[in-house]
Amino acid sequence: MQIFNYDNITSLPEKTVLVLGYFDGLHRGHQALFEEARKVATVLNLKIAVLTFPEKPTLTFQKFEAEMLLKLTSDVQRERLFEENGVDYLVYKDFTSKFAHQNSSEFLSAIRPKFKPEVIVTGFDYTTGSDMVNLHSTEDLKVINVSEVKDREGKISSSRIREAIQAGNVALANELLGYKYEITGLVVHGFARGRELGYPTANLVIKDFIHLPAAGVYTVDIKEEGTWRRGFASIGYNETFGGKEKTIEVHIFDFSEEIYGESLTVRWLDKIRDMQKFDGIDGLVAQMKRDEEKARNYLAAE
Ligand SMILES: Cc1cc2nc3c(=O)[nH]c(=O)nc-3n(C[C@H](O)[C@H](O)[C@H](O)COP(=O)(O)O)c2cc1C
Ligand SMILES: Nc1ncnc2c1ncn2[C@@H]1O[C@H](COP(=O)(O)OP(=O)(O)O)[C@@H](O)[C@H]1O
Repeated sequence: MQIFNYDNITSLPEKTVLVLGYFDGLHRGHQALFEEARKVATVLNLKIAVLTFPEKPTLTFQKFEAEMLLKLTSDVQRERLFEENGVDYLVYKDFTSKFAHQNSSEFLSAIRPKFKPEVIVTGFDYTTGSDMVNLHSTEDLKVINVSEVKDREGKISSSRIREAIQAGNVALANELLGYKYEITGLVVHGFARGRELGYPTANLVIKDFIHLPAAGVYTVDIKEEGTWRRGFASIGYNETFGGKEKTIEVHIFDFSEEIYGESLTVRWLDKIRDMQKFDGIDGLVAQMKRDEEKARNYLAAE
């Protein structure tokens, strides 16, 4: 996959099938667009290009709130997901006021020389330009509107996934995403209490603007230096110890190494319980033993 900046390209190397959208999370609904694009690309011998934005277009239209910067993937993971979905050319454009003010025909005139699209693929409800037009095929440009992917509850969408994560329902989020929700963090020093509990925990600092699951205890898989291992995680205030700051901590089973300064990737498999305030260490440790059993026995449905 080659990565370009929209403003720097006059034309991509080869003719394309162009996929349009922001694609927060690249979930099963988004994946359907890329499946369609791959079919078209194979038949017509085209490259797959995506025009997307580093940040959510809503930032350009609405009063700023820090929440708006939060995403379902890190930038690095998003690029990897585009690649896994078969994208050859990933093109970023800052979603600026000037860009947004183009109407759909100005937009098409701007993108056609750059992308040389033979086909455009969009979602059924995707609109383009300040006139918010739902693109349709013309004589010289085919447009495919991919219909919505649904489950029992309705349309699969980034907002449903965000809600599931914020409610701690990571299992549902994973089902809708079509892969396991993951967050990468840097291991820093905490209060060095974990080892006394018999469960040393790597305290993670998250540098990406990414949605955190709700406070609670979770079964997780953790990638440490390239190897995936089972563990459990807590997100919350460690109320038993009067914790004032929200921490994200993971304990890796059957593992004992100093790992400060490493980046760990955590896959959130299932929630075990809410965080609790215990009267003392014994109660917490007894509960963590029960949590451990659940986490070890959890079989991730692939
Ligand atoms: C699986 C798991 C479950 C936890 N559950 C709780 C809890 O219910 N209540 C709580 O106060 N702390 C809980 N903790 C957090 C511990 O209080 C924390 O790991 C311990 O204080 C060590 O902190 P440190 O890494 O800063 O030394 C949990 C930690 C893990 C890994
Ligand atoms: N099984 C394990 N899971 C996570 N971290 C471990 C494990 N074994 C050893 N460690 C190390 O121990 C540290 C955590 O110990 P802990 O007493 O909780 O101290 P801290 O408060 O600094 O996190 C981790 O950052 C890591 O370097």
